[in-house]
Amino acid sequence: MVKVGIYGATGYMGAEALRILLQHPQVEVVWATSRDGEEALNYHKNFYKRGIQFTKPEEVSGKDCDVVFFSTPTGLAAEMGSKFLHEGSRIIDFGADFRLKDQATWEEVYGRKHPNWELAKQAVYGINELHKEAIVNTKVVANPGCFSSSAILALAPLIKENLIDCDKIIVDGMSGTAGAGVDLDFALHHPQMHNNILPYNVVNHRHSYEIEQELMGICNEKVNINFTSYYVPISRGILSACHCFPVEHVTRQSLLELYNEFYKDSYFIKVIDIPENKDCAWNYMPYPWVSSVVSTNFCHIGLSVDEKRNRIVVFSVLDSIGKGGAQVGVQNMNLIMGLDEREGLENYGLYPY
Ligand SMILES: NC(=O)C1=CN([C@@H]2O[C@H](COP(=O)(O)OP(=O)(O)OC[C@H]3O[C@@H](n4cnc5c(N)ncnc54)[C@H](OP(=O)(O)O)[C@@H]3O)[C@@H](O)[C@H]2O)C=CC1
Ligand SMILES: CC(=O)N[C@@H](CCC(=O)OP(=O)(O)O)C(=O)O
Repeated sequence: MVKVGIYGATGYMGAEALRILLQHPQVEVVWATSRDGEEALNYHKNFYKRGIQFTKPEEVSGKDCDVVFFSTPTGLAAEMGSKFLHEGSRIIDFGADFRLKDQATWEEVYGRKHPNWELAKQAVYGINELHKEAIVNTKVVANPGCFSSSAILALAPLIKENLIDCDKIIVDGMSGTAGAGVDLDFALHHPQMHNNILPYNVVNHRHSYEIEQELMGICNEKVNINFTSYYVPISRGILSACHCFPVEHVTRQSLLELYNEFYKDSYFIKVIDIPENKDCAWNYMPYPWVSSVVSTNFCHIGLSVDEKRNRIVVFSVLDSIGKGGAQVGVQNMNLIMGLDEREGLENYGLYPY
């Protein structure tokens, strides 16, 4: 059995990691922390009468674990990670401590000095569709941001084949409010948000840097991501609409073939290749729906091409705390521990959601 600890289990990502790992056939959850050391049901009603007790952070050790998940605000994994590594565990950080490869950029984006850059240098960026081999061999995984996963997976095949103008890529990321974590913010209060759509962090979102870094790693040239984020009145889930401009003639069919080939070994990526029906006024079936991936580790990708105006639009949907968060962390754990990457993650989405 793989022994795991979850550092920061009272939040949304911690709760999701706990839910998935408690059902994982090859995993024993050795500890999960909250600073008050209370019973889990005080936070998560889905664990009612399951006898799950949180442990205080100062009482846990990496000696008991093969893997420790950090499900804490950015900064803590960098401060605490070395302790767990020295005690013999690997670490997977759900936060942003280890995602960027350049220290000066990290410090500019996060507005503080990095607590442990030596540790950050050991980390592999946890998009397993791009970095599987490196993940298998690392002790430190930087789990990607939720918008980043969605945009990188949507754009990687086009970038790899040099099919688009890398200077002009527009990504609109629409997210449910669980992406903001458990703490309440004025804009996320139910009366503000339940019947609303609102843009936030409209330029220079911190995920732009991760997306650019990873896409530049594929094509070795400058990539500009013009990213804008929106809250939409759902709980879990993200839809990224990525608009790009082809540098040679492409068709929807040629791109679907490219995407199917690119992701042929990636079980959790499903390319929606349903034919478009030009006679249908409401032609929505050929494109991915957020509801299909909520609660899962799947990412669905679909696309269309406006051949008249020379535009490609790629849609990618995932659950911000599933494939965009805790579940992809479990997929990375499976890889590190030599398990089948699908183990514990095979659930279908909800229908209806
Ligand atoms: N929500 C999402 O969709 C995504 C989130 N992420 C990232 O994952 C991480 C967790 O996110 P999320 O669950 O949403 O956040 P939440 O705010 O919901 O939860 C934060 C957790 O961190 C714990 N914590 C906070 N400060 C400390 C501390 N000083 N010492 C120990 N524990 C502490 C809290 O525990 P306590 O009860 O003890 O306060 C709580 O369990 C963040 O870095 C976030 O940016 C990444 C991808 C997607
Ligand atoms: C909907 C929402 O608020 N999303 C968060 C990103 C969630 C995430 O991935 O956060 P980290 O990069 O901090 O890990 C945001 O836009 O800031």
